[in-house]
Amino acid sequence: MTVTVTRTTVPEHGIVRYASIGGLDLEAGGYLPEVTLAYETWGTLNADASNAVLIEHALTGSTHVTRGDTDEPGWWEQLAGPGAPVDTDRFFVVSINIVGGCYGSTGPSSPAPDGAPWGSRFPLVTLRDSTVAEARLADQLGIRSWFAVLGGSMGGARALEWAISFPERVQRCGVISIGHASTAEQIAFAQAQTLAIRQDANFKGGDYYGGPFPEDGLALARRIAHITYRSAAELEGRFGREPQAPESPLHGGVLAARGRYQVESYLDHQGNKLVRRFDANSYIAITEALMSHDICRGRGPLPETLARSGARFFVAAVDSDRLYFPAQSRELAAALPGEVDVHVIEAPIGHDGFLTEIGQLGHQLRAHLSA
Ligand SMILES: CC(=O)SCCNC(=O)CCNC(=O)[C@H](O)C(C)(C)COP(=O)(O)OP(=O)(O)OC[C@H]1O[C@@H](n2cnc3c(N)ncnc32)[C@H](O)[C@@H]1OP(=O)(O)O
Ligand SMILES: N[C@@H](CCO)C(=O)O
Repeated sequence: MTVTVTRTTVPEHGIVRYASIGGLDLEAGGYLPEVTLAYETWGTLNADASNAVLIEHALTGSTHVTRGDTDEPGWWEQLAGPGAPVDTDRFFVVSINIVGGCYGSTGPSSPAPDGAPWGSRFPLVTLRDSTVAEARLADQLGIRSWFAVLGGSMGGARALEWAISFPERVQRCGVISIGHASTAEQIAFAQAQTLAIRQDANFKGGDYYGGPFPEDGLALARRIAHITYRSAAELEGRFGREPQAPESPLHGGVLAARGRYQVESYLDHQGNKLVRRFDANSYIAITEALMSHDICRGRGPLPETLARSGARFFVAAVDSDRLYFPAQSRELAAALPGEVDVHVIEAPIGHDGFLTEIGQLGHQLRAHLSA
């Protein structure tokens, strides 16, 4: 059966590459045959393959870290590029779309062996599984050991998992805006998001491809998430109690459409923006992968688990982050062997500061990569 798969949002800037890495036995017991990984590269791998840097994207990011040969800006545009802190004149930079995603790697909207989209049949893929898949791609690229693996938020969790799963393959590890495991509160916020999608009438248990898309559920999930990505102070300073003119939140009611506050309009916009670029099943798959983040699972106490890695660690946190508290980064740093500082990004924005405060982060990261 041939099915037109909708809502794959593979970037169209033309430099994404695809690698078949074979079948993947999954930690939770499932199996994915014929996994494809989408990836981008910048710079040149040197003769002894000693200059490779892996940048891992966060929850809704893609492989497109920086523009390179295209006009399309990336999500860490000022952090990676020629002369940037992750200098593509010096490093061969790689970014890989996570398994389960919708930016080119095998995910729920990809065809299963029967030709129909995986949909509800897509198995649980943990961050650890993704790391195993990425190691196979590294083998194909001829990269035995990364000079550095780094990322923020879920990207930081992926980087940390790399350093522990493959200690001999990671020389430096940048763990930004994330702790060593998803906490109860982070899992709780995540569950509210996945339920918002599952309870959309269009979700159909995950088998909605070819029919109406569960837009309302995905947009609601993004609203919940986005509140956690920003600080109370940022929302207050930006929107306060202002109405979204010409609407008035004090008119209307339960039956008549009520006007919105500016912050409501802003969250509506953020929700709708994600609906245009992300698959709902992928959102669930990746969110649940992030829930699984726990480098100690099956390995032992935190210090012993971290001691598996001989990497030099770079740990950073945004001071106003109310989702991944700086205290969780400090706990990670304190459990690492040796003296590891937590680089604090000072910004009122909240968690998203790891994407927006590139000046501070870049300055600190450049020093780490040069040492
Ligand atoms: C192909 C791809 O897209 S790849 C994936 C790209 N994305 C990623 O990698 C994920 C990481 N990036 C992000 O999460 C975000 O881009 C961030 C955090 C870096 C920045 O977030 P932004 O939404 O751009 O920032 P900000 O909070 O300032 O919001 C600005 C938007 O809110 C809108 N807005 C502001 N006030 C209001 C309001 N009162 N009512 C409605 N909309 C509003 C602005 O018009 C603007 O809209 P636009 O983004 O459509 O231009
Ligand atoms: N805004 C980011 C934050 C996730 O940590 C994203 O959408 O990926």
